[in-house]
Amino acid sequence: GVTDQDILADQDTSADVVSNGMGLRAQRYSPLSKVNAQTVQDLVPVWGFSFGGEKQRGQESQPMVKDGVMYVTASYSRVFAIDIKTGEEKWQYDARLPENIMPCCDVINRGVALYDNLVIFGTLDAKLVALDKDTGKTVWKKTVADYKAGYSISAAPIVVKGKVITGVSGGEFGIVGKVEAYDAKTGEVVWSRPTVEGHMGYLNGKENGITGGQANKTWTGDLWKSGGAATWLGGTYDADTNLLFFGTGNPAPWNSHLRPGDNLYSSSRLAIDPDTGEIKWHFQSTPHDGWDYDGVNEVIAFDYQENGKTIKAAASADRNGFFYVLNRTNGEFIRGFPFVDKITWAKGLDKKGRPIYNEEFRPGNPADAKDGAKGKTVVAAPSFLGGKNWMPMAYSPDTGYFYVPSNEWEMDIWNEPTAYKKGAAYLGAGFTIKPINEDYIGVLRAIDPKTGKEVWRYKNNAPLWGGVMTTGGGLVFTGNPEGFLMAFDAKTGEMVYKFNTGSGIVGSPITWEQDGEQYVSVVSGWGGAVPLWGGEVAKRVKEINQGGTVWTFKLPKRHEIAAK
Ligand SMILES: O=C(O)c1cc(C(=O)O)c2c(n1)C(=O)C(=O)c1cc(C(=O)O)[nH]c1-2
Ligand SMILES: [Ca+2]
Repeated sequence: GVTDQDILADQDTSADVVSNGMGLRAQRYSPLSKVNAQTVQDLVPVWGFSFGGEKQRGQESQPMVKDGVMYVTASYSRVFAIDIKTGEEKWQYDARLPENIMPCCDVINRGVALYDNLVIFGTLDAKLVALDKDTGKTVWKKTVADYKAGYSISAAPIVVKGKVITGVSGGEFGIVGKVEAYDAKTGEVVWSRPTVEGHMGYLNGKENGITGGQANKTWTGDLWKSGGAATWLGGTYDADTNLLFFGTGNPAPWNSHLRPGDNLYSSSRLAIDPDTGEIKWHFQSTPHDGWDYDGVNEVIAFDYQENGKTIKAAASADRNGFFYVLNRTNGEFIRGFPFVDKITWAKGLDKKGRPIYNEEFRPGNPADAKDGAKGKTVVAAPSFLGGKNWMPMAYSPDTGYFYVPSNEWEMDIWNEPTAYKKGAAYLGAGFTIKPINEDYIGVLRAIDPKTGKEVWRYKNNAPLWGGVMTTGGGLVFTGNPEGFLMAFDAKTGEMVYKFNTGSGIVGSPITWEQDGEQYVSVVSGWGGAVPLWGGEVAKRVKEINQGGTVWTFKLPKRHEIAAK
């Protein structure tokens, strides 16, 4: 079984992959180097595994590997266990979802957590399920939130010191975001930390007296009761500071004129004590968000040297188009810079990292319109699908660069009146996303977090929507909606490998070593938010075929022989 020690060591070991992010800091870096710029051209698939049936869409999972078995989730809250050597199925689990689930952005799941003999994941009806790793049978199952109120779970949980830590989705339905810890062995809830100011936290079954701020201080009227701030991308953990880092999504509703104030803790980064659920610091990237710039983006701990000192930093590339470097011990802003070519809604960031708004790019107040029905439409960039959305970036300690999957697009956006109703969409906004350039939307960028400089870029026709991984072999891997698993030289950005998987890639690649051979896996199966919400962009990618396949690659044996 998987131990706490295995999970903490995951970032430095390469025999297995036992955490989402390939290490709890989620650097998505592997020291493995047998696959490198010289050998990668020979990388060949050893097996493909189909998720089968009609559920061929939206495969955003990162597989996990332990003792020769892969554990991977598929769309519609399914889990598969697969033999690494042969690609044969060991078991599968299907959560059999109710009819009326309400995921905002496709029927996706981003992966499992492993602990002891358990395979743990969150479902689209907002449950946590722990399965026996050998049989796939349910060991425990807990309701995290009420799916009828619009809650769901799309993120992979993480396990920290024996606790399963999960977030929730539902910001488009006026839920109240939260982070929760469950005892991994029993499924009992340990603590609960709501992410909207004013809501009470719980520890060991009792109110812990911590409201995470005063109700209504940064909200108006009763809006804090349905304030969103979903923790829908899950979190990361830094053992060095003993902090969980969670991003929070958009405040609800999108129409910002209904909720004057900063609306804490929406569109923020939170540092949370893993033992109690207490918020240790927060950094709000988009106060009073009016564009659905959910600030859920992953927070990646990394160290760098400056003037002979080690800086304990954390980086995050936000939906809003800015890249942030924070002091991870206290949340202080170190620096921030745009990582996309076009940002209209803000002129820049002030000394504390707060945006300097361009108010003319905030959608107009419907109350100012003659009929009170539709406020002034603005063209804002980036679009609400973000300079970067959920797809995780990677950090290489070898180059010191972040590899950021990003997109260049803008949107028409306008506001409308709306009122909260349980289980109904709660936006008060309409929109159309549009490409900015004729020939590309996606841009994979190598970014130097010390200078803000873009070192290289790769332009992709369709929006990039898959995770990134980097390796000690000096490579950067990612996939595109056109179906290719691609590898780039981490220093120069030269594309050194591509292989078409037959459907769009919106999953996150992994690599590991077994019996002296380096393997690479990625899930293929187009979906997620782009085809559903993408407006003009969705039209551009409408020919892409659906799918649901895990591909696993390695170098042919003759490489071993040649090396000897
Ligand atoms: O506010 C939320 O609760 C929430 C949840 C999710 C989700 O769970 O996937 C997405 C979003 N928002 C969102 O705004 C968004 O653009 C988005 C894209 C995707 C995706 O997987 O392609 N999910 C989500
Ligand atoms: Ca959202």
